[in-house]
Amino acid sequence: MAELLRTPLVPAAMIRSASTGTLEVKEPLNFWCGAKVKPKDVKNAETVYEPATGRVLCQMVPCGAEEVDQAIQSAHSAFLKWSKMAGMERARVMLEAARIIRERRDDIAKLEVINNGKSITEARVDIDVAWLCIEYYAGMAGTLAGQHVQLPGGSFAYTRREPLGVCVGIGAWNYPFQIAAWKSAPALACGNAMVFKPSPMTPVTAVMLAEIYAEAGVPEGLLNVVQGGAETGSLLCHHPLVAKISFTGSVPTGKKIMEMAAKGAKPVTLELGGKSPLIIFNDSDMENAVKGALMANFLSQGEVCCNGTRVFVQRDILPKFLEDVVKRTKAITVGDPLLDETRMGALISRPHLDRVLGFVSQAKKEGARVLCGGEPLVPADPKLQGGYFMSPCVLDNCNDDMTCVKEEIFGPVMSVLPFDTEEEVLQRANNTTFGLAAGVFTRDVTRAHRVVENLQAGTCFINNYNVSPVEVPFGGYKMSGFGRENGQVTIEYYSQLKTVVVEMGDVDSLF
Ligand SMILES: NC(=O)c1ccc[n+]([C@@H]2O[C@H](COP(=O)([O-])OP(=O)(O)OC[C@H]3O[C@@H](n4cnc5c(N)ncnc54)[C@H](O)[C@@H]3O)[C@@H](O)[C@H]2O)c1
Ligand SMILES: C[N+](C)(C)CCCC=O
Repeated sequence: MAELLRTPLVPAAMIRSASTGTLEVKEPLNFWCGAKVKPKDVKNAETVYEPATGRVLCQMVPCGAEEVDQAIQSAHSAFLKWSKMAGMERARVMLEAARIIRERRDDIAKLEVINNGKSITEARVDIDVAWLCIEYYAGMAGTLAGQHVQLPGGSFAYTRREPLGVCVGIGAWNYPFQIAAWKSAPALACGNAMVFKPSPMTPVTAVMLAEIYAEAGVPEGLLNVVQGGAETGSLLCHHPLVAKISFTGSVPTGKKIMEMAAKGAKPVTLELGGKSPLIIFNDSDMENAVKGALMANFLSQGEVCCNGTRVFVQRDILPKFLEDVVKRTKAITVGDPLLDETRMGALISRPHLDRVLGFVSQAKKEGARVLCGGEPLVPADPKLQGGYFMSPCVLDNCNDDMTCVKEEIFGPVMSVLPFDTEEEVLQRANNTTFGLAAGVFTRDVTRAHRVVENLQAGTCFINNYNVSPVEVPFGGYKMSGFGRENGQVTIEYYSQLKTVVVEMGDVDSLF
């Protein structure tokens, strides 16, 4: 059995005294049986970098088959205890976890920034959303109930909502802590256990979440973290004790997950990528529309699945819209993500930065005009010179056939497209294989609802964008995935319904 370590991953004092470019995480990043576990094969270690500086943050050692099995067995033992507890008891423990997260919000946010590169202002919101999500599903844990159905002759049937067992969560790197919370909270509320695999680029804060659940009093092994990339993920998906897979990531990986799940007939939730449209009509409140377009494009350096990166603007207001949007984009402070005044931090990695800049170069070649940004950015602060920064970019003169308009860029690049009529814009907005989100700005309330009715997207925003309270379901249409996270409906994705038929008379046998 591997060595278990019960000291905190990063002591609070160390986090509080850290600044950009100073922290190194040396503790093991695996977590099962209620403790951190030393990795087996350190020779396979992959270096994880701090995006704002390019410095080494830690080593991520992928888990192999034996370690994945240990984590799943540990989750299964915890499931047997947790699933027998009353929903109200589970709620109490989850509320304690939410309380601890709230109390440590600033520390967790700081580590998230150091690992992911986003601004501290945004990271604090992400951590708030995480504890709110756990609190929300804790509230639901005690309400899980079935139906009573009357049948002839006094007989009846009832349904029971039961957990699935060990669920696997696989996360992307853009919202590391929040994704782990969005998956674990409904899973645990329903009585399941979870083994979570974060992205190999952001291995750190999910371990803090596991530590917090353990401290709150869940049975040892209820939320486990295994580290690794595709190979480890594939071991998790194929493991026979795994009852469900919830995946957040790209469409190509999502398809592979579905294939693996199909082999074991396991249910999957897929939260995949997008290329969402934002439609701005000429009767919109211009200031709100411009603010909405910025919120739709530049949160988390543009590394957001549901971003509204195809901004359709009605032709007669295009000049004014462009003037205002460019002015506000140029005013975005890009730099040290741990400073309160910073509004945009660093992209996740050097290759990803190069890829995003490549999309801008390609857009120029295809005829788009760069109105601002789209350049690598080297902040004046010497410690940030190796960081992965770029200036937020607005592209004009775009058309629907350009690469920047068709493909998910996952960076701070907004493509602006003129349109003339509602019918035309709806057809163009829906002309994509993605369907994660969409937005519309207009003062005409009937048009707003008519437009969203016709948009092929799982989440639609009217007169705002990227607002995602935990009480409302989030998820995609078309290739952006299926299943939902958040909201009441997610209970259905983490539980199964048992029907019990009760005979009160004699058996009416045909034989
Ligand atoms: N819809 C949503 O809620 C949502 C949220 C965040 C990100 N995303 C999407 O995620 C993508 C960016 O994230 P990414 O680059 O981490 O995505 P990715 O698909 O490369 O990786 C996602 C996760 O899958 C794992 N993985 C990769 N190959 C695997 C395999 N064969 N088997 C099992 N696991 C495997 C990775 O290690 C990682 O943990 C974007 O497309 C973005 O739109 C979607
Ligand atoms: C919280 N947001 C901004 C809606 C993002 C959800 C997760 C997508 O990447």
